[in-house]
Amino acid sequence: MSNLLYDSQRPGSQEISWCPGCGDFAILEVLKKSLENLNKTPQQTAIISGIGQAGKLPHYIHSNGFHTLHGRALPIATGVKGANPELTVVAVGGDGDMYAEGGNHFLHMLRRNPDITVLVHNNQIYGLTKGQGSPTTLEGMKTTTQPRGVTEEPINAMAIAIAQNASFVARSFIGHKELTQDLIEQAVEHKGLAVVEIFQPCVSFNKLNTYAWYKEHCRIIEDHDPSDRAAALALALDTERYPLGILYRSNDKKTYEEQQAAYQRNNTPLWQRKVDQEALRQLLDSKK
Ligand SMILES: Cc1ncc(C[n+]2csc(CCOP(=O)(O)OP(=O)(O)O)c2C)c(N)n1
Repeated sequence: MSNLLYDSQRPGSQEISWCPGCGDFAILEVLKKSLENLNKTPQQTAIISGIGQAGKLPHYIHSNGFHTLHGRALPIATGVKGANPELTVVAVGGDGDMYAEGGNHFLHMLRRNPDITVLVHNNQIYGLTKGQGSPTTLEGMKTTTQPRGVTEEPINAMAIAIAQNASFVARSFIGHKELTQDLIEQAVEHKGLAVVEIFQPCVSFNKLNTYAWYKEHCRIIEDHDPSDRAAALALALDTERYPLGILYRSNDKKTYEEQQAAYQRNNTPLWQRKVDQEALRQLLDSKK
C-alpha cells in the first residue's frame, strides 16, 4: 500500500476487477503519480469515464468522478469543466469508448478544445464485452465476432487529431511507464485539449498485441518539433513502428471556455451561482 493521496479508500469504493496483467493497472498507477507530482489534490480533480474495462477507473481512484454512459465521457467532461473551471478534468476510456461509441464526440472535442485531458486506453479490442473487434483492431485479426478476421482498416486517431489541429496529441505504451507519466503530466499542464493515446495489452482477449508486440512495434520519438504539423502527421501515419511521445502541439488555440466567455452574459462559473430556490420550486411544481 503506498502513501498516495489518491489511494485512500473512499466510502463505497469497489474492489479492482481487472484481469491480472491488464495494462489498466499501470495506467491507474501512473495517473495517480502524475496528479500527485503536479500537486493536484483529489478535491481539485475529476475523473470522467464512459463504459468498458478502462471505464471502471473512476471507481479505483479517490477523486471526484463520474462513470457515465458508453461513449459519453467527453461531453460530460466538457460540462464538468464548464461548470467548475478550477477543476483538473481527466476523461478516460477505451478505444471503443472514445473512437466508436464516442467517436462523434471525439471529433467535435478536437474542434472545441476544452481544457481537459483525454486518456485513451488503446488495447485494440473491446475488452469488457469479451473480445469483439474495436475501431483499432488490426486488419486480419481474428476476434470473437470476426472469426475469419477483421476486414476494415483501423482508425488512426492520432492522424485525425493532428489533421483537425488538436492542441496536444501524444501517444505512449504503458510498458514505458516513465514516458507515460511524463506525457500525462505535460497533458494535464497543457492549456486546452490534450489527447494521450496509451497502448495497453488486453491479456485476456487480444493475443496479438502483447507487451512483446508493442515493444517491437513502437519507438520513442527523437528530434521532432511538435509544432511542425506536417512532420507530426507523417509520424502519425507510420504504422510500422508506432512513434511514441508528443506528436503535435499548438499552443495558440483558444480553449472552449475562453471562446464561450466572449458570448456569456454571466461569466460566474455555474457552481458559484446562487440557486433561486423559489424559482426552482415553481418550475418543478409546474411539471407535476
Ligand atoms: C451504446 C452502447 N453500446 C454497446 C454497449 C456494450 N459495451 C459495453 S463496454 C463495450 C466495449 C468496451 O470496449 P472499450 O471501450 O474498447 O474498452 P475496454 O473494455 O477494452 O477497456 C461495449 C460494446 C453499451 N454498454 N452501450
